[in-house]
Amino acid sequence: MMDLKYGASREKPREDAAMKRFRGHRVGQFIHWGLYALPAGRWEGKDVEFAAEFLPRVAKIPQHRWEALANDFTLADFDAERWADTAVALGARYMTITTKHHDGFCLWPSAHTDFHMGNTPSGRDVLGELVAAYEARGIDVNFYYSVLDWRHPDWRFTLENDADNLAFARYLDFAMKQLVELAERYPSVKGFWFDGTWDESVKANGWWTWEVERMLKERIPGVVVNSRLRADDFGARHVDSNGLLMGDYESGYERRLPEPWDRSVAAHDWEACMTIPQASWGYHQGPWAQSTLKHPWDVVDMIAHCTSLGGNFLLNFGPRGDGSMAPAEVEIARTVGQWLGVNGEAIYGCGFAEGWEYPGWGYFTQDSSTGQVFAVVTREPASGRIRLELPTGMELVGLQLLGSAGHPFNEHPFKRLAGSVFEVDLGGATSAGPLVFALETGAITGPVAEKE
Ligand SMILES: C[C@@H]1N[C@@H](C(=O)NCc2ccccc2)[C@H](O)[C@@H]1O
Repeated sequence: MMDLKYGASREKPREDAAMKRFRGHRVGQFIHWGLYALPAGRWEGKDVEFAAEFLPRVAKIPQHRWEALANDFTLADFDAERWADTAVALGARYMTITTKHHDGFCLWPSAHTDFHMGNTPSGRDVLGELVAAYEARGIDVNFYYSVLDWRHPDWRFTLENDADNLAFARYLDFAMKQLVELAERYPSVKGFWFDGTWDESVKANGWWTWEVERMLKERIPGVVVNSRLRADDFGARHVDSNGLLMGDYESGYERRLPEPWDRSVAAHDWEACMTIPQASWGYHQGPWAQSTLKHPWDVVDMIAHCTSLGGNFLLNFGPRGDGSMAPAEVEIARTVGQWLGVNGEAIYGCGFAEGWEYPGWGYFTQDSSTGQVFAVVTREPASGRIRLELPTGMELVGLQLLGSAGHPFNEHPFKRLAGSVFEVDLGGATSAGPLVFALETGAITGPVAEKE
């Protein structure tokens, strides 16, 4: 092992109450909202088919014209209570909000820049209103913060000379001051989600990323910090040069999940974040985005996929420029939330089912407290039957279709094929969306008859 000053702070996952709470949440609501929601992917009458929050870069918009959008950011239809209600509808247990994205605009009245909510028509403290509304509903709030800042004069992508180093040192000082400000203004925040840390300039300053994590954990005991913040002494990101995960959970899964399903991912905490349209985090009004919204059952599959490997799933919402939630995204939230209302016991507080192989037709999850195993069937085979292969030496005693207490389906819906392999006929099972079964298992105690 190399002696690292700025490497991982621990070898094993955290087991304190705050981390266990984050781990048990499993489902979060990501929100990307800022000036980019106003043009919403369209500039000078033309749709720019790229992530809406990247518009100023992709459309090469002059800085003064982008800054002028702040005058139109009236929050006419912004209501933190309604946003929080969509999180409740989704069944989200936490929410992560973009405090400052790559364009540098701050959703709070920062003392360290002039590019913030205080210099907009309403002057409202969006972060303060959101923290109050979400926490009133028992939903934890995390802050997304982009280290990358296209607007700040001292930002550098690379460090070519002493002047660059001096400027970037000023930038890191500015960003540290903003992070202290966020921790002081909103001390109930439960986590920080860092982004925009892939450039050479940040990788060459692993010490700063280590200092940020240390500062936040000193000021907010229990706070959870994602791996994406971190670089070590040698510029290694997420995982240090000794192969140890930095931060508290791995956050490299952006618009992707572990494919193929790989049990090694379950060795540490992790989270995948996902857009509802194909590839825009900020609201994009064009058909390029609006024609690619995910189906609720695809979202359910992703939630179960993450849970089965011990990860959280953070589904992104991009509110519109006036502050209203996009109706199509609210509808998806409601449908997913209704499914979680019936089947959430297979997700919340659940994780990797040790000893159970990937079944192909969905996922096994296991309640981390009770040990209860669930089968989440997200890809029903054409045969209408699923093979349940239990860990060797175990047998299936019974199964209960969630949400169907007393459903006749539970009387004798399965048969043994051999040893610990059973077949379940799904014919009689009905449910809105993917089926979930709670499995009752036991040890095989004597000789078993071969295929009946
Ligand atoms: C969580 C996401 N991370 C930011 C990001 O820059 N991702 C890399 C990216 C690079 C190119 C196009 C879209 C996204 C996106 O804007 C979201 O905030």
